[in-house]
Amino acid sequence: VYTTYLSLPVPELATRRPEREMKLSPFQFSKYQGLGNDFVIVDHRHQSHPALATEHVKFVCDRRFGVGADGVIFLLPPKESTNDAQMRILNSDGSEPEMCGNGIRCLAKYMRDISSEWRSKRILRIETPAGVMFVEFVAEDGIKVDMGKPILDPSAVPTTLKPDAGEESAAVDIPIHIEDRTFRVTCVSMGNPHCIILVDNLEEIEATLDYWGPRIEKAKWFPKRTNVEFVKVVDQNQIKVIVWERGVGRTLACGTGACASVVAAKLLGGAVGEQEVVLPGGKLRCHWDSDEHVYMTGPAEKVFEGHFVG
Ligand SMILES: C[C@](N)(CCC[C@H](N)C(=O)O)C(=O)O
Repeated sequence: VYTTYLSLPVPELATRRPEREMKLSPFQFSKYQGLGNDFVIVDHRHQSHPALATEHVKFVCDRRFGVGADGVIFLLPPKESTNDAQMRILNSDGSEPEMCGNGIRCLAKYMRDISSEWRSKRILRIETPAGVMFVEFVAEDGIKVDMGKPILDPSAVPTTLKPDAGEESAAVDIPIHIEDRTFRVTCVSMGNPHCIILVDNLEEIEATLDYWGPRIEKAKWFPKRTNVEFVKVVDQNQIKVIVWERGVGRTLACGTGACASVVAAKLLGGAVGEQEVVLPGGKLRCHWDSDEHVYMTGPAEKVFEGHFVG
């Protein structure tokens, strides 16, 4: 994994201070990461909604002028008292996704780190815009998330791409043309949209991810933009994935993207049973089970605590 990471081009770092109008009030935060997909976590248990504006999120996530992160996660009180908490997440560009996989593992780990009540529970019920997610602590470094059922209806992903005649209910292996390239895409939502592209030459694509990633993310077929995953099927139980995330850019891992990639690999016939998903930042285990739910298991780690001075 480390060698792979070193082969990635250094991400574009800020060349100028991000603009912001409103003064940002100081706040405490904790920094967590899941396979190098990293988040600033803010405890808003006593507030009803995130208290950071879009421009503030960009500033906090900036890796030179701010804390540096792929996103900001807010711990909010649950709407239903039977649930433990509510999660809201903002991408580093300030946009709000419907769901996140590495992020919810990080939030669950944070919840157990700060509360003995939550530490005493084996399963946490966390509300997200994509529904209530069940997060189970299966081992010290293993957090298992029931990510729910994948959404394949193109209009719900959403995508304007139409299913092929033979596949009436999902956009599977559809050719799209961008500039001089044709990509065969499969569109899957895990609450957030993913465009999955199976390739043989992941190394070549990795070198051009910063070019094709944003062009696919913002392509006309994706009304809410899309996350982009290039996937190589290694064998029937392992896939390799590189990610261009909607609203973030190149990341070292994406949990929802790993789950969507497993669904696409199975629809295209290459994957059987539980999959080891190898990402630049590490490995996840994902299983599209017979109950139609996708289960993802992986780590989450605390990095540091801090006080943002604003
Ligand atoms: C947190 C995440 N990386 C996804 C974040 C959200 C993603 N950028 C999107 O806009 O859907 C994950 O699913 O692991």
